[in-house]
Amino acid sequence: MPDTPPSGLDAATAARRLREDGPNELATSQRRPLRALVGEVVREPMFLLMLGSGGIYLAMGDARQALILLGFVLIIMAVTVLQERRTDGALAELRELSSPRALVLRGGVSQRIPGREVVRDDVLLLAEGDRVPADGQLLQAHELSTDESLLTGESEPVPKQAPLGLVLAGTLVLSGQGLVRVTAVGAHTEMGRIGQSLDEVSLQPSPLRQEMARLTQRLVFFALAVCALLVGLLWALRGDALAAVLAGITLAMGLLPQELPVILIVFLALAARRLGRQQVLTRRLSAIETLGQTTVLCVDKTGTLTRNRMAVHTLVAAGAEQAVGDLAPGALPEAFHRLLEYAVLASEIAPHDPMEQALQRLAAQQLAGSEHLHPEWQLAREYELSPELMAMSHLWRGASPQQDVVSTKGAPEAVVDLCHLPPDQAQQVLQQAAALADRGLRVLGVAQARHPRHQDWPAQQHDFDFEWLGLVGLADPLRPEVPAAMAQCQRAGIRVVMITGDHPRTALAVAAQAGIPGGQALTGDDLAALPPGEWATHLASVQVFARVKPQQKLALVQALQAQGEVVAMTGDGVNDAPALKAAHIGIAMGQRGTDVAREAASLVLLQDDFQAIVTAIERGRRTFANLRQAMVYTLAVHLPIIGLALLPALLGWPLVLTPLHIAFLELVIDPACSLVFEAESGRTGLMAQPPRRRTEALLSAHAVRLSLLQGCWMTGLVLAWYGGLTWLGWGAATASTAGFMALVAGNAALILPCRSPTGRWRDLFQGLPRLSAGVLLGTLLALGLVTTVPGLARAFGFAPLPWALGAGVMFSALASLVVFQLNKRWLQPAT
Ligand SMILES: Nc1ncnc2c1ncn2[C@@H]1O[C@H](COP(=O)(O)OP(=O)(O)OP(=O)(O)O)[C@@H](O)[C@H]1O
Ligand SMILES: [Cu+]
Repeated sequence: MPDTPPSGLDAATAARRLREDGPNELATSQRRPLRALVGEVVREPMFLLMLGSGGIYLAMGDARQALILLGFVLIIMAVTVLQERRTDGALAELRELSSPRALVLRGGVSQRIPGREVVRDDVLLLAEGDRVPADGQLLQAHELSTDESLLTGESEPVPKQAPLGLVLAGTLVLSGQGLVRVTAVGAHTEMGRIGQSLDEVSLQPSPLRQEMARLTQRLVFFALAVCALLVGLLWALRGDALAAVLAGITLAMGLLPQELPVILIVFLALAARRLGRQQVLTRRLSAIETLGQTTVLCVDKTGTLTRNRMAVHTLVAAGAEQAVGDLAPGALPEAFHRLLEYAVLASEIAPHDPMEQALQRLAAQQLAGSEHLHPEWQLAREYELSPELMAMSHLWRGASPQQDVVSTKGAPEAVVDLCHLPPDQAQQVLQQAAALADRGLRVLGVAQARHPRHQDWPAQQHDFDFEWLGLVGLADPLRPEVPAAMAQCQRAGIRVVMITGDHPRTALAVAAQAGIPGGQALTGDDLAALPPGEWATHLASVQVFARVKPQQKLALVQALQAQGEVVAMTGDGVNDAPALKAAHIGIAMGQRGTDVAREAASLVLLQDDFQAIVTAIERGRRTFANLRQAMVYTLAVHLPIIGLALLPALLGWPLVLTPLHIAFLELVIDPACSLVFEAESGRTGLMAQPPRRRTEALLSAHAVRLSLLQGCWMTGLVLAWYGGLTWLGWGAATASTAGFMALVAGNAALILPCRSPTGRWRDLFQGLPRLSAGVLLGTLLALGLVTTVPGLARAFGFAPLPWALGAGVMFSALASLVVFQLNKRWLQPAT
């Protein structure tokens, strides 16, 4: 950008504006207000059932039962609302983090701030891939074009010129750069006026949610049918309609699977929050499910495996090579001056590209005070880099009145092509380039040309008469965490594939440093030449794809997906967005990535740390594993409730469970118990296994069998106490007290064996989260209260148990632990 830029607002003015005008955001609160939350909770069938049974109690003249039930309703509502607030809070936090940021000039310094802190008259720096944070007027523009489809529906790029050009909040910068003075923020922008907003965290249906929805639906039908049967049966057998309906409601409360969807969403939201603490932002909750299935991780090279901190390493001119790493300032031999001079001339004046910055740094160090720097020249024409011709040229005015100077740099093969070198010379140059690339250097070719001032500029770079100058090799250090993370991927059965626009030899050298099994690299041209049918064989064996054009990335991702792979892919540029969107899991780099890439991705790495990807995959596997344990638990504890509600009715025994008991079990104890699994740190071996298959259901056949087995044992135990004591003539109240105690204590005991799928005894207690220990003790305490505090006990219909009997019941329930664990051992899947 030619002119000296303005310096922007000073910090104090900006802070005052922010206070006075308010933040730059649209007033669409994404958080549901408390009232709406309560409203939703109250409309749930479970609460309607409870209110209905409260009404029946009142009709039967039992005000105490009705009141206690009401108390439960309130407690449960509070717990549910709190839980939902927590989920909402986690999601809101994510949205906050994922909202766009802005690069502003404040007091002459450019700094990145949250988009919501942009104020009127701020000076914004826009670059390719940015989401424009506010409306503004262009001060400078450089090849700038934007996508305004969000506002206008037209997806054609709109070219923008300074001065007077306007850019609008919410639009995307497709190319070029610009300097903008902000004219309107927040609700005053065009976008604010038409009430648009960018939906940040999406909750689209995912396979797990669908599986859960199907399961829930089936269980609801089943529950309703069984309940209707029970009501009919009891009415016919005993003739008491109210009691029959009450028993039906009780059973419905015990059967309705209302906690299943809640468990899923809470697990995912909390996993997203945990990932957030590890600097991984989740933009789509469903990504967390898919993460654990990842089989192929496609990574780009620069910035993901390497640090994108370029430094010129070697110069090659006229066949001679010069390492520049340790040169004293001004010590660069004369023979390389022109090469460096033209490399800088082929760069932007104030470059963003780390390669060009490195070239400028070296030039400032080596060429200062020489005749090779030309701050006074005018940049008259630019030819941009394109996937078809990976070279960029600048045409400069100022050297002489007759001629303009043209300078180009780009991929060596592209520049060789521009120079029309004779074959043997081209051969030699490309060999030199390959030798540099073998050391992991990124290699550029540099050339120069003259152009008569009074001739028209040619339309394409090929029409200049270029003269070859030499090669520049740039080093970009590997990220330190990469080799260890690669090793982890390998152990976890995840194939890592590098897809880069760089030279194949550079790509292979960097792959070797990173620990990606190299072998052979396939180039974009190779791919284009392959008949489509042959992609498959290569895709399965090649780990390094080089000189890949942006649109080929999408094709590669789709081809891998077609082979049944679950593909995670990293990216940062505008060009990467389609592939990021198409991949099962798109991962954008938060620091370096463009807004476009971040919006297309489902995960954003807030610190561009490669290890974080592996961490996220592990979190995905763990969440799935924990979710499965929670489901095994939840299904198991439903069985004894069903048994206890149905069998006495069928056998003509007095009914044991009332809505009050169910409320206590279903809505207080069991959900708390199933949520403790979320806090499990998971088995240590999770990352030493291959990824789980895509078809693997949350409730595998094995999980269902185990669940049923545990549930049957508990049902047997509970019915044994209840039936046995009844048979021995202990009286209904005593029998049902014993049965209920066995049930609750059994539920508590089942937590421990459900913590892990292994049958090892030490896994029962090892690493028990504090939360789980608390819930366990809390459950037993609550059981103690309802069985001993007289008022409560009476409402529950409990009679005080003789000491020895109570101890016997508790012991039998808690000792079921051993049975549960043995069940796991002999049901162990054959792996
Ligand atoms: N500023 C530039 N000037 C000249 N040539 C460039 C420039 N940037 C890139 N190139 C050339 O284009 C090639 C492809 O670059 P590009 O940035 O598209 O690769 P990429 O796909 O981003 O690579 P990576 O996977 O390493 O990030 C480079 O190897 C280089 O030869
Ligand atoms: Cu010189």
